[in-house]
Amino acid sequence: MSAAPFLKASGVTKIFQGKHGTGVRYVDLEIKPKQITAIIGESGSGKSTLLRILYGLLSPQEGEVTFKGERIIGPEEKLIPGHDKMKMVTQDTNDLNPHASIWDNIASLLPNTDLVAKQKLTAQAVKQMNLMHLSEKNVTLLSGGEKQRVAIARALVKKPEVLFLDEPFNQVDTSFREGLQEDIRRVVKEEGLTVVIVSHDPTEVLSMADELVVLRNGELVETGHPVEVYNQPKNFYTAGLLANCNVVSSEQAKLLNIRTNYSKVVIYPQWIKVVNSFTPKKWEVTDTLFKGAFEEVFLTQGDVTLKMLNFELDKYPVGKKLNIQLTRYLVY
Ligand SMILES: Nc1ncnc2c1ncn2[C@@H]1O[C@H](COP(=O)(O)OP(=O)(O)OP(=O)(O)O)[C@@H](O)[C@H]1O
Repeated sequence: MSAAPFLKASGVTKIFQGKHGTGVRYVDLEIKPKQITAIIGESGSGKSTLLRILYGLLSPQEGEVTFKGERIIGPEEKLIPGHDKMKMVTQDTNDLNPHASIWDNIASLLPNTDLVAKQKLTAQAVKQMNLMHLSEKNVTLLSGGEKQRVAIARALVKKPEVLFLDEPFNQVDTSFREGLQEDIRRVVKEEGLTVVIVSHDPTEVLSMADELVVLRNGELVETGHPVEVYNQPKNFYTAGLLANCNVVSSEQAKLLNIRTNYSKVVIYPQWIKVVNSFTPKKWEVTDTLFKGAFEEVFLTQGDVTLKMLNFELDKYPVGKKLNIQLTRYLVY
């Protein structure tokens, strides 16, 4: 007999009363163990609602969530909501004790029945979140990013099987984000932890996640490995979410020698290449935006403007005329 799925949502529906009947609708989803699943979608698409249902903080009106074959019990049936083998960390770090050190903030979650184990587990969580040099510091002296690390260490010290992260990087400076993402990935690898993360910025989880789950208006629209979902999104919505893409109509696409019966053509900026050819140069550089390592070059022909990436800065000044070729495009 095959083992029960690790964490599974079947037909999960939770509609909040309101003008638009928002929430999540008929979500079928299997979270695979020992990897990172990222739930993405535009604001209000139901990401946090789905996360709260998976954890047992909210009960679905229809459908159910099972963890290793057992139904997750909602807040109506459980005194302390949330599954015992799971932990959730949000961007809110207010539950840290401002009068205690980092070490004590983490250790205080463990019982005093086995002090040796308490010491060992606390040291491990401190190390996992790279807080060794700060462990005696008072929490009030920490930056937003460091507080977030403490919040995650407090979850890890209880050795959960699943860690839910709701927008964990919101308070974290961009420069610290990558370090924190790397540390979370390392814990997943070393400990076999399962992480489900919600992010409003899909580009931030592209490198971190093993699986993407895309929500739109409370419905699951697609799932898959980030590389696959990014390169071949099934939906126009997903393409817009993941890539800062160019969208042209099928009529406008004729300027690019594309003939299609689909209504929209999507072109990622990196799929546009400048070519040397003897045909008249029809695309004019109308703007450039400096982005550090590269620039965005805006090319215009008639009523169509396309954004292209350029890594050789200043090569294409405003007013220059070019010929371009597409390496790929998508149609919807
Ligand atoms: N407790 C609630 N009562 C009423 N409506 C709610 C409640 N919680 C969420 N909603 C509504 O359900 C929809 C989905 O909310 P949710 O917070 O899950 O979206 P989200 O994708 O996480 O959004 P964001 O990225 O902005 O946090 C929203 O329209 C929200 O206003």
